[in-house]
Amino acid sequence: MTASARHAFSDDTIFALSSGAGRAALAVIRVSGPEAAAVVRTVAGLQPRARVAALRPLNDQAGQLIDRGLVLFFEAPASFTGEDVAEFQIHGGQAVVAGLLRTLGQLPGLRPARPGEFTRRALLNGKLDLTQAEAIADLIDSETEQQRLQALRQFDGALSERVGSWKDALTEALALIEADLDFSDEADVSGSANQAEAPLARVHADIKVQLGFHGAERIRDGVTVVVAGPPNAGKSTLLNWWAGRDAAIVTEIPGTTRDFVEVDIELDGIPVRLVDTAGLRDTADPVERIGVERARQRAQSTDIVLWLDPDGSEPNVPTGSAVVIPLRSKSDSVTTLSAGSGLCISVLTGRGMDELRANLSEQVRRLANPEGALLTRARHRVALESARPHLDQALATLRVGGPLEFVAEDIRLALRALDELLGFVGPEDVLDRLFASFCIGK
Ligand SMILES: Nc1nc2c(c(=O)[nH]1)N(C=O)[C@@H](CNc1ccc(C(=O)N[C@@H](CCC(=O)O)C(=O)O)cc1)CN2
Ligand SMILES: Nc1nc2c(ncn2[C@@H]2O[C@H](COP(=O)(O)OP(=O)(O)OP(=O)(O)O)[C@@H](O)[C@H]2O)c(=O)[nH]1
Ligand SMILES: [Mg+2]
Repeated sequence: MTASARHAFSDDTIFALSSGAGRAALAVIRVSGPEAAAVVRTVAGLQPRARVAALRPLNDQAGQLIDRGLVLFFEAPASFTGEDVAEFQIHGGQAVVAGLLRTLGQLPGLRPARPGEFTRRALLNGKLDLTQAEAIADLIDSETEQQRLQALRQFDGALSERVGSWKDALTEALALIEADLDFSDEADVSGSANQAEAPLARVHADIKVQLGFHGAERIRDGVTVVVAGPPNAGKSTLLNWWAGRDAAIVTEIPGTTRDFVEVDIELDGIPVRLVDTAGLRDTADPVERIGVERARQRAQSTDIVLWLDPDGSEPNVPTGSAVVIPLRSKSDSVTTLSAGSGLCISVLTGRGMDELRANLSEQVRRLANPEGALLTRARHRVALESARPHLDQALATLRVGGPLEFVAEDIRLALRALDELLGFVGPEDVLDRLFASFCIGK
């Protein structure tokens, strides 16, 4: 896998329960660090052999049997963390797990792992890069099929490889510039800098395309759909239909909903958050007025607006960059005016509901754009946004025949931003924050 610029060999040997807590048939306890082989000898009375499972009695320090379990050993560097790793696959009983964890805690040089610390060591030892570590977190958190597939793609290096190819192209461009700088006294040898423009422009364009995609973040974080419209249009009824439960209060009194009511559903493997809002109207009621104002705000900062109105009016609120799906609600009871627009639906009779589902699914899929989009987190976007001005500048300087030293420096700064994206350089607190969100044992 990827070689890391960070090299750190840990003195501590860490251990943790890596399988889920609670009643289970089996449990996996992992140990990583310099003492892992000694742990196998002490606890399992076994000279460890790499990658060979052994069924052994496991004893505490007093020689009392804890359990009979499977012991696995991975010898550094051929392990998940790159360190010596020992694993105990034991019975899942709470007291069994507690007994082994207690025993491990009493061995010299061992301490409990912090959240994500196994993966952090894998990162430190160059077994994976930061985008792959993030992908492991996403895989563990994945709830929908698209989330699982996207996390796996990133774990398999989809983003790492693309960033790697940008780094290669920039390194090539830098070499061409530097060659020109070296020979700048000898007029006949110069000129290789001209060839730097093509790889620079390619990377520049490719990064711009990736920054234009928002789909991958939407698969990870979900698509937001705001249900908006005049009071009494049937917005809360529609939300409840989608939720399959009475999430929002429904009455025949206009102005019922004030706060947001949010429901998480899934469409085609993509997480979708539906937000019911207050019916939009001018009102003297101060509480309702706050609700209306919030609804207006929310309609401006969402991916999709479902605009409900029995009369088929156009949205009378700003909807920002959202996709608006107009719907004529209550089409069973309201005599629809031919002037209006939008799909006729009725939650009561089911009219138009299949079309609505298909229509919304299509918009969600289009927004989430599962193919081609590689940036799954705001962090990736921030890193590329910080590389972009340096690429702009490098290209501009090169094109006007400006100083090559400046071009080289801008390319180096862009390369540094890409290394930060991969986690090879950059502030430790970025790692602290990421790994704090991991499970213990991962
Ligand atoms: N019992 C168990 N199951 C598990 C894990 C684990 O740590 N323990 N994993 C934990 O995440 C995942 C598997 N991940 C792993 C990743 C790398 C290596 C490993 O030994 N890598 C070596 C050798 C590679 C090879 O043989 O191809 C290396 O990278 O050098 C092991 C597990 C999922 N299942
Ligand atoms: N006939 C008919 N009545 C409906 C339909 N959908 C909702 N209603 C009724 O319309 C009334 C208002 O429904 P709500 O879902 O509370 O409307 P709302 O848009 O959330 O209203 P506010 O929260 O006040 O903005 C209720 O009496 C519903 O039972 C429908 O498809 N057909
Ligand atoms: Mg309502």
